[in-house]
Amino acid sequence: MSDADFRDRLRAVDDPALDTDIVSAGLVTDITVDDGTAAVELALGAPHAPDEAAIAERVREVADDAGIDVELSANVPLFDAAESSVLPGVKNVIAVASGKGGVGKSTVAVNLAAGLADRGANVGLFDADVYGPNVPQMLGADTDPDVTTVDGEDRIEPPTAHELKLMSVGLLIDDDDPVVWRGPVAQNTLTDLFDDVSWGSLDYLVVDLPPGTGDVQLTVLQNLPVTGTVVVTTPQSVAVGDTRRGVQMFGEYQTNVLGVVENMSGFVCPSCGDTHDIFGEDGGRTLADAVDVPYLGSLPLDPAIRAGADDGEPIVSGDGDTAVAFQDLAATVADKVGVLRRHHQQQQRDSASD
Ligand SMILES: Nc1ncnc2c1ncn2[C@@H]1O[C@H](COP(=O)(O)OP(=O)(O)OP(=O)(O)O)[C@@H](O)[C@H]1O
Repeated sequence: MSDADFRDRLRAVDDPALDTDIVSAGLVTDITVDDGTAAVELALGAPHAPDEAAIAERVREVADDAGIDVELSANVPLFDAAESSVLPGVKNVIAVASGKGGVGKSTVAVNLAAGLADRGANVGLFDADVYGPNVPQMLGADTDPDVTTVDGEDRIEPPTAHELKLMSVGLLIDDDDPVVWRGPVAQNTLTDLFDDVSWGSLDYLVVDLPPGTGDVQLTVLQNLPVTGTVVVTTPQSVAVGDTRRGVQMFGEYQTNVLGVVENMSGFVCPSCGDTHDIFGEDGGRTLADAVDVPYLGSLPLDPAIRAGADDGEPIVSGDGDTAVAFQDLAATVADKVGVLRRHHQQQQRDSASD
């Protein structure tokens, strides 16, 4: 079978999100059929995302039907050339943000990162919440990072906790030190940390931003190649109002918003079994609709989440409905990252053929 014949057969593989097949979308970037084996390179951006795993599986089925073996490889369609020069080994940077404090942003960041790692991805977690770096505690991590010297430059080796490479100013300061850095110091500290950590090769780097829309958040958006942002809100209307401002800020900095997740939705009462909407109903969905970004789902108000955080055990890695809600979030976020990357590839392809 010729390369062109096999490429034609791959038109039977639909992209679940792009409303077309993978060949028409420009996702088959290289194909060589030789001696009963097809080497196929696909423009896929989100390792271990359900949709992209399904695409790869369909390609294997088509090869099987054609009676040939297939070797698949993936290359990430980059948004721009600059993306590969900052954090070159990191495929995707996902920022987790909230318009106001205390809505569960760090909880979402930790469980999103652990959920992606549980799916098999290589994941790093960067706690950029310089004013309240509580991520290490949520993962039970208190190992000081090692510093190695490479070509005369100090490199910080991030410790590993729950299969995640972790970095936080919380690992670099004493527990009793109040973090009282003013804006410029906080920004410089962060910028230095970005540059000095050796993340190695990662599928996803999850960044826990400080709450709100201040200078530190802007520093991250301006200095890191953020693939997209997950915005956390509670159903309460004031949180929704603050979040709307956050979403607007990302728009101004041309940062993609992957979607809004609603945390602390209905409380399932352990004694009566009823669900109580303590913070109101449907705030997250209303917000997502109002600012025209995807709704990523809701996470229940469950005391086990706080207990897991206190014990350094992310709830996503356990069993039960709440764990499944976080597992679903990780899968949905990975799929949204994949859609952004593949959609970009499709646009490149369309503009090249104009
Ligand atoms: N869905 C939930 N159910 C129960 N407890 C939760 C839930 N989400 C978060 N919490 C608890 O609420 C507290 C605040 O959560 P977290 O630190 O994640 O919020 P945050 O938005 O990151 O806060 P900050 O503004 O301080 O950065 C923690 O004790 C956490 O365990």
